[in-house]
Amino acid sequence: MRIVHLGLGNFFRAHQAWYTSVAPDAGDWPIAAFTGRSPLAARQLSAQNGRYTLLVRGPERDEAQIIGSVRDAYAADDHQAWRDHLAAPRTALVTLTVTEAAYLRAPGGGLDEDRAAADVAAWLRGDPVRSVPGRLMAGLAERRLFGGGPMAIVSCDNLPGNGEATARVVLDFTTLAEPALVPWIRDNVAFVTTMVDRITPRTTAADVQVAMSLTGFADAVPVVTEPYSEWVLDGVFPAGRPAWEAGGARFVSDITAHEQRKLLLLNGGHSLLAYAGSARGHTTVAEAVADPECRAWLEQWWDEAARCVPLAPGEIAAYREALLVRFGNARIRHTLAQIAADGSQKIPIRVIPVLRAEVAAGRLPAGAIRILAAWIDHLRGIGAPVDDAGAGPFAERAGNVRDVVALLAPDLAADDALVAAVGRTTREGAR
Ligand SMILES: NC(=O)c1ccc[n+]([C@@H]2O[C@H](COP(=O)([O-])OP(=O)(O)OC[C@H]3O[C@@H](n4cnc5c(N)ncnc54)[C@H](O)[C@@H]3O)[C@@H](O)[C@H]2O)c1
Ligand SMILES: O=P(O)(O)OC[C@@H](O)[C@@H](O)[C@H](O)[C@H](O)CO
Repeated sequence: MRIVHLGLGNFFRAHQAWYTSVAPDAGDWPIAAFTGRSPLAARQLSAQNGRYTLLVRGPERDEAQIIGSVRDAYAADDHQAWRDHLAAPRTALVTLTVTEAAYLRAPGGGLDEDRAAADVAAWLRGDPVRSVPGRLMAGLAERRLFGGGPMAIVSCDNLPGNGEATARVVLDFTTLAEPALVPWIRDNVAFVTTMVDRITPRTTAADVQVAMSLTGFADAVPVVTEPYSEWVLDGVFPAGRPAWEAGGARFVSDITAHEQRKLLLLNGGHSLLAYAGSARGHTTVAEAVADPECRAWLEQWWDEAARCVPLAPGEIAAYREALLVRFGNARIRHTLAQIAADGSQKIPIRVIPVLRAEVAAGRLPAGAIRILAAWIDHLRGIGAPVDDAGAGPFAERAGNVRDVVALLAPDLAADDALVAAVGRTTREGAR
């Protein structure tokens, strides 16, 4: 295989595997994909020889494509296959879609050593490692041992500076577990930063029927996605890459503006709807954005977030307009509960930077305050259920707004006007 993927979920199959499938040199770039945790997706995909249906769902109709770029699918606990693929000189790159939480990042951005401790201990005992930083290190150790040569690691998760973030946690983990490997990683592994964008919800039973009716192929695990797709990459590929440009991928030398545009406007907007929209009884993004109150909150947030995006006003306006169409696509059933997951990992990167910038400019930003207040309400049991392994410390303090702010952004906790505004915006404060 030339590409190894970790995190065999729906997004990978709608995005990176699709870009590879439409590249003119696709045949030279077969993919071996590993699940992140449960073996189910690997079993289901292997039963179909890796082939699956991509249902591209527009506002009026679905278009079905059969994707064949995934050659082999493996369960997360197939450690031998993982090491073998990483060690093989033919393997040129590893892509990742493992969710924000899987990077085990501490609030400052480095590895959270407490959360990584069990995995470091496992490695030192000679047992298999299970965390994402641990698995990447184990694979790279094997590659060094067998002379596999330089390669690229390409994060496709919604984290700012996801390449640097991956490098940091892998190197931190390696420093604790296998320090002699650190120089080899520095010299041989290129960490590529990417901005990825394609709204891809969970598949429903009805989607399985639609796929079958359009293709005649009894696919147990089709993927639904929207027509819009973007991939912007910044970094080098020492062992080559597919011609992803054919699908519209762009290679740039400064990705910051693209990342900020997408993370703050799209993902920040999603978080607003996930917490504030679910609290108003909505289930999907399309339902929430059709509610005039949610829509007004969204515009308010976008006005504030846009001030942190270093792009021309016309470009931002066009992206906002396109987002309204994308969010409003009622045929895409993107649930607010799915987006609400792991808020403890998302609020600090999607909302706090805007809040901080606005406060520094002497403003009390009502949109950012609304997201934070709605997230606190969510931790108090309002709206979408909490599905977040990192929520514990925040949930314990959810009764006191200042304590939550102190945990998220200690520099903002002494701002009485801000804390009072968040408090007033929570459901209890509004009574
Ligand atoms: N779905 C989208 O619209 C979309 C768009 C852009 C980016 N993304 C990124 O892709 C990620 C995955 O989205 P998806 O729709 O494929 O979700 P999914 O639930 O279909 O797949 C998630 C994958 O991540 C793995 N995973 C989850 N937690 C893990 C952990 N702690 N350690 C190791 N692996 C873990 C799972 O095993 C699975 O393979 C998102 O969190 C986001 O960062 C998603
Ligand atoms: O787990 P998340 O929040 O990073 O992703 C959930 C959605 O916000 C996300 O999947 C968007 O649909 C996506 O980022 C669009 O490109």
